[in-house]
Amino acid sequence: MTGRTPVSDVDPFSPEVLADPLPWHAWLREAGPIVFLERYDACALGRYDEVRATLTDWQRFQSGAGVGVANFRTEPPWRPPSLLLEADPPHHDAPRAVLSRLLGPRALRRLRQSWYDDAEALVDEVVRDGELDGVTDLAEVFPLRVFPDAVGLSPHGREHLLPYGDFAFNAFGPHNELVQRGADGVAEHAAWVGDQCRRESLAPGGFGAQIWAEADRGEITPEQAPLVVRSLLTAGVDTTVHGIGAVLHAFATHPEQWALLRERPERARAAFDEAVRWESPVQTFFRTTAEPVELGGERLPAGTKVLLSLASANRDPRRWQDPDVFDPGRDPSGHVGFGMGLHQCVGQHIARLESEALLTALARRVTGIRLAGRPVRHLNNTLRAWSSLPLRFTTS
Ligand code: HEM
Ligand SMILES: C=Cc1ccc(C(=O)O)cc1
Repeated sequence: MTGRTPVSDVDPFSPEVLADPLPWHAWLREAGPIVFLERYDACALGRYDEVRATLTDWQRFQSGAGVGVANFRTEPPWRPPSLLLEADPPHHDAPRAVLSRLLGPRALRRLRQSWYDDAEALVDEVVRDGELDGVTDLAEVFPLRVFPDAVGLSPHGREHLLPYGDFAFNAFGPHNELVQRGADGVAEHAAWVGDQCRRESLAPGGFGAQIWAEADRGEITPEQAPLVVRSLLTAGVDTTVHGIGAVLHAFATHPEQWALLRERPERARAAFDEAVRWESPVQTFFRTTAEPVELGGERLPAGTKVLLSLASANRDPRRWQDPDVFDPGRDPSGHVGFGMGLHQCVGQHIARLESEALLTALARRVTGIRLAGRPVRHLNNTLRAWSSLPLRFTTS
């Protein structure tokens, strides 16, 4: 590092910063385009332009060395690397093409009505005048009711999905207390997830069986098929649970916005994206420089780990007007809550459909939504999440 680059001894994965990352993000954006994190021998980017430029430059900022703190070139990953998230072209290409096809518009048309019906049924079950917990009664319930069925998973053992994903997202961070605490149970969760990725475990017609059919057609190899299924199970549950938690918390703290949504329920989709920008359920990912790179006036040697704060970029006043305001009326396009570029979230439309179905069902019945108590954070090295969201609903 030259003398110019600010150095920070902050630990972005400390309980204090994970509980309230906003001051760290504000400091990071103001400190400069790039900051050296001495604790992790890594650089950190907090401004929108630099984060977006790095996300869209997969050649010089690679994913194949892992997208967490750990460098897979020097230390073994906790599980075989993802064929999408932790891969670069050309290896990334075929698995990505398969999921892009399977999770695309045709799947959404097939799933839409049944997910809308399931959302209506869940809201009928749980929504009364009075209080409920937005996390345990809604955000955790709906995705776990619709997504495992869409993948074709066994009805038994689905309780392994959330803790497996929680560990996977913790494992992108340092080997801290969050990882150590999860390490005891992960073998059992991983065993169930691994078993569910086998062809024989997957119900006909689901995303999992469709992935295996792509292998039968030679689009990917039979060895790759279970890992592509594993990507869905790792990325497709905790993210949407906390994305829905984020949008429910956003509306509960902005009751006037709920009234506007009820007037125009077609705005549910944009409101979800605004909540993903505002909260960034996935806060950070890393890249590794593939060659010496100039960034923010700094010359980074090959093999440098670069932390991209998606959450900080999503609230950068250089890019967003009133970034700290939750405004479902704004145009949130361009936010990096789903990433950007080659690795941009391949399941984002599935997530949007889950949230849109639930919000539309709620908007039909719930005239008012407010906090009914103090929400409780669920700490994770990568995810921004609630473990409890006490809500008070009034119904029509
Ligand atoms: C609110 C919900 C979600 C959020 C915030 C989210 C966020 C992200 C982000 C930030 C990335 C980029 C990672 C990178 O650049 O290194 C990503 C990639 C990915 N997401 Fe999502 N995601 C969500 C839901 C889903 C769902 C529902 C699925 C599956 C159905 C999914 C599957 C994936 C996969 C497989 C990748 C890797 C894509 C690639 O590397 O080419 N995600 N997601
Ligand atoms: C956005 C997170 C994410 C986590 C895991 C995977 C994967 O296992 O492929 C993909 C995306």
